[in-house]
Amino acid sequence: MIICQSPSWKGKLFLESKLWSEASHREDKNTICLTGKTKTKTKTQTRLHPPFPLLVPHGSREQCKIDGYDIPIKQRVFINVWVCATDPEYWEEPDSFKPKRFKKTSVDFIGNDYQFILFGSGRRICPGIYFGLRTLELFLAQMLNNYDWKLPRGLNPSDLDTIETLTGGVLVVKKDPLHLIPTPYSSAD
Ligand code: HEM
Repeated sequence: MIICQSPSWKGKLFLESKLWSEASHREDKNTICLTGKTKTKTKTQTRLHPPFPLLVPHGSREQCKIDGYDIPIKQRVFINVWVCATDPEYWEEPDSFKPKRFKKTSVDFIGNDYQFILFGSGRRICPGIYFGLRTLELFLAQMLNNYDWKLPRGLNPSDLDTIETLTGGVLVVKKDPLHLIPTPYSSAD
């Protein structure tokens, strides 16, 4: 959805997915992976819209103090991923979609940087992290490579909303479905 709100990004990602597609027809198809723009885009999108913003409930094994708060033993603890990922102490212009910010920093979502714990961290970190990421990136690349996506007639990128809702207790999805019109590229394109 954010791609539709930022049309310039649609073009850049399309070019990258084209390169990926061409490379995947060559011999090196097993080693080719999406890099650069698709990866920074995935990071940017998931920083602003984490699908599991409260992780799964964790428990305190012992009494401890965090940020001045006393956490008693055996309490259910919720960790707000979204608040960490938009904390102005760690992120410049935290609410802006700025994929380039990830070019200047080594901050990643693989569990070492607590300001960006999309997959959790520590011993309960998501074991499907690389499978999930690769699936997401390939899906995005396929969709961009094979279809031109347009908004329905009369709608402008600024009309799109980003309102989300909780479903199934832990998963956050877009509240109103996103309607886009895909036009397949012909094989000659
Ligand atoms: C982009 C896709 C995915 C996201 C954003 C995601 C995110 C998460 C998060 C936030 C947690 C909780 C970590 C915590 O509480 O510290 C989790 C746990 C888990 N995820 Fe994923 N996940 C994804 C894909 C997958 C896939 C593809 C699999 C399996 C093939 C998977 C399997 C699991 C399992 C088994 C756990 C529980 C781990 C435990 O409690 O020890 N996830 N995931």
